[in-house]
Amino acid sequence: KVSLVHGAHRTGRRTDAAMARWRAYGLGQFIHWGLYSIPGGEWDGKTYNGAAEWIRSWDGITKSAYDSLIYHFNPVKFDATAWAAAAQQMGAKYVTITTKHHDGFCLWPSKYTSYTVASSPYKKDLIKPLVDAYNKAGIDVILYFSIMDWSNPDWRYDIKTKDDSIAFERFKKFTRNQLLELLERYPTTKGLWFDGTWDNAWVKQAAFADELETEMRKMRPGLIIGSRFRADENGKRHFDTNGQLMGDYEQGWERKIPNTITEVHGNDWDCVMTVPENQWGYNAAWKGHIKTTDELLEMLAKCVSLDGNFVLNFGPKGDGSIRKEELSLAREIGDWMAVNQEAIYGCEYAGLEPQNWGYFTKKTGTDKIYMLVFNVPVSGALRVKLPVQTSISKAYRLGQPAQTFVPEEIQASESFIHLKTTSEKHPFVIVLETAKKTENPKVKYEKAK
Ligand SMILES: Cc1ccc([C@@H]2N[C@@H](C)[C@@H](O)[C@H]2O)cc1
Repeated sequence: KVSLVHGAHRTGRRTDAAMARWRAYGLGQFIHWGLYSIPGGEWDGKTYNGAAEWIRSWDGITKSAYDSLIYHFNPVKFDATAWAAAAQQMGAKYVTITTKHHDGFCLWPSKYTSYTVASSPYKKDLIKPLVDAYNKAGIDVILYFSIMDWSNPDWRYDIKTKDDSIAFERFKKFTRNQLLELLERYPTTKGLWFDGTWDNAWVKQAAFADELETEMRKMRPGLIIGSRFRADENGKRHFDTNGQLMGDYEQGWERKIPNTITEVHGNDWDCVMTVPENQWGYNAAWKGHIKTTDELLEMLAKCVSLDGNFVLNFGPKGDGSIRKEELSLAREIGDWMAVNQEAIYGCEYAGLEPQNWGYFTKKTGTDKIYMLVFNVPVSGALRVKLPVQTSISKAYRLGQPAQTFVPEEIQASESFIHLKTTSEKHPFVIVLETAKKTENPKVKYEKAK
């Protein structure tokens, strides 16, 4: 272990109530919305092949043409209540919303730059109505904030000259001002999801970022900040020089999911996921593999089975409407969650040997196990290996408690649950109520002669 001043300030998971609430979410919604939503990955009849929210970096559009999009941003179809209702029906327990993406356009009327919604035809704050509508729907809000800001002339990718460092000192002040402004304006928000923190200029700001994180946490007790915000004094990101997680949860699982519990190192984490292969902002083309509802449900189940939250991204259009494909995915996920949410909310890694038919989750603080079945074996027999001295007292279909199962015990702590049919067309859940086997009082071992 090397001594660090700006490494992780906590080892192990946070044990406070605010983090326990975050840990129990299971399912979240990500929203990427901004000027990039207007072109939607297309410009002058050409298609940008990168992620739509990165179109400003494409040589197919001039920087001034992109920046002038601010004068066309007028989301007249924006309806925060409708967005929140769709998220609530989907079963999202939190939403992460872009307040400012890499292009620097602010969805709130920031005092520290004119590159905000206040300078657009729309004029009004978009974040407050979103926070209010989502909170009213019982959904917590986390604010996405990109440190990298292409609109700010003081932004630097690296600090090479004296001028760079003078400019970047201004940029650091601007960044702190905006973050404190967000915390002041939106006091019910639960956390900050940082992005755009990989370039050298910011990575070199270990002391500044550490102090800023401490200041924000003091300003908002319980505030949740992930591992992507700051580097330690050796430039180590996500995990400090001693391998300790920076921040409150691991933010490394972007468009990917761990396969084993060892990969999560006992940390909290979230997986943020796109519906197309790699598009966060609205993408008109909507080409390539578009994930299906069952595919997304399996990702959700896998994340929760490995102690993570699954955060599904939506990219509203520039006019404030949500595309029909995303609305129908939300609806179908919500229909499944309406029946099976008990296996997702407040659940965690069950500590059982994974099986090919799907995923185990366990209700936190109980011995209630859920079998989330995605791959029905042709045998119809679902193998379950429980810890020794644990028995199954009840087994039934979640949502249809009359559909019970009598496990066939194959050997100690190993059973088959035999399905009644192998022709299920959609994922389903079986609940296992388990109990520790008590010592059988009758069987007393003979004292050694
Ligand atoms: C290489 C790369 C940089 C930034 C990203 C941003 N992180 C996601 C959460 C989106 O905001 C994407 O633009 C993705 C890939």
